[in-house]
Amino acid sequence: MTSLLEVRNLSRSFGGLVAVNNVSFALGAGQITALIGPNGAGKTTCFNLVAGAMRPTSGQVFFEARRIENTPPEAVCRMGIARTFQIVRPMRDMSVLENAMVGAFSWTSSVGEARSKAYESLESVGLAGKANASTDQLTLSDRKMLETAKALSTRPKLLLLDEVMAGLRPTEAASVVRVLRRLAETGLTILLVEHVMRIVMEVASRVVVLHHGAKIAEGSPAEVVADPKVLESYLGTGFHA
Ligand SMILES: Nc1ncnc2c1ncn2[C@@H]1O[C@H](COP(=O)(O)OP(=O)(O)OP(=O)(O)O)[C@@H](O)[C@H]1O
Repeated sequence: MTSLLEVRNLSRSFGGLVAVNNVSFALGAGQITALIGPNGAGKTTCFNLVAGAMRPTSGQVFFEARRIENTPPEAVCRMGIARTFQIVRPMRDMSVLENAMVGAFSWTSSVGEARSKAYESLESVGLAGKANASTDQLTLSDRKMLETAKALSTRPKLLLLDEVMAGLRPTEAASVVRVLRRLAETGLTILLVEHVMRIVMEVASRVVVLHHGAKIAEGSPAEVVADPKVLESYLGTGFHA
């Protein structure tokens, strides 16, 4: 398997706290991988390190075999890594389409090109019908999909999704799962942080489990939920897949 992204022995400390501790994993192109673990396990810090928002204390991040751990976030974005944030904040004085266009300005200064890419991104997340709506009219699920569309407008090869399904109703989450599957089928690689194990099992082909900053397990969803370390530290011994 050729890896699109590889993190090698990645660590990040905040004072005396080791938030990410010697973590290594690799993502194959077109795969959906879930990064899971209890609150404070280091998942968002991992995202920040991959996206260039934070520098590691030690370790390396390779994207398409190039070292990127000291690359600024704008340059990481131009290379093909886009992310969404846990808290979604669309720009309220702009339409849904205009919000989605923002991502495209990372690679073009043409308004026409940005608009056309933004439409395509909105279509792929099921929001094209609301392109001219105001963001105030959007549900939480729509706002999360708009955040995803904005990230897609940057033309990423790797999409980092931070809790994109948190707070959604089961039907909304199921529709997001379908969107993510379709995106992966087009060749997009996805790394997502997700707490609901049922969704992880449905959408991800690989799972990386963090606990106190360290990787404690990695494998298929079925392997991971059967791992005693994962049951003990995260899922609880009463968990049944
Ligand atoms: N900028 C920071 N300064 C100091 N400590 C931080 C900083 N960012 C994260 N931490 C700490 O690092 C640890 C890992 O945090 P992180 O947000 O990466 O965990 P997480 O797995 O994403 O948690 P959650 O599921 O709650 O979002 C936590 O103890 C957190 O308090």
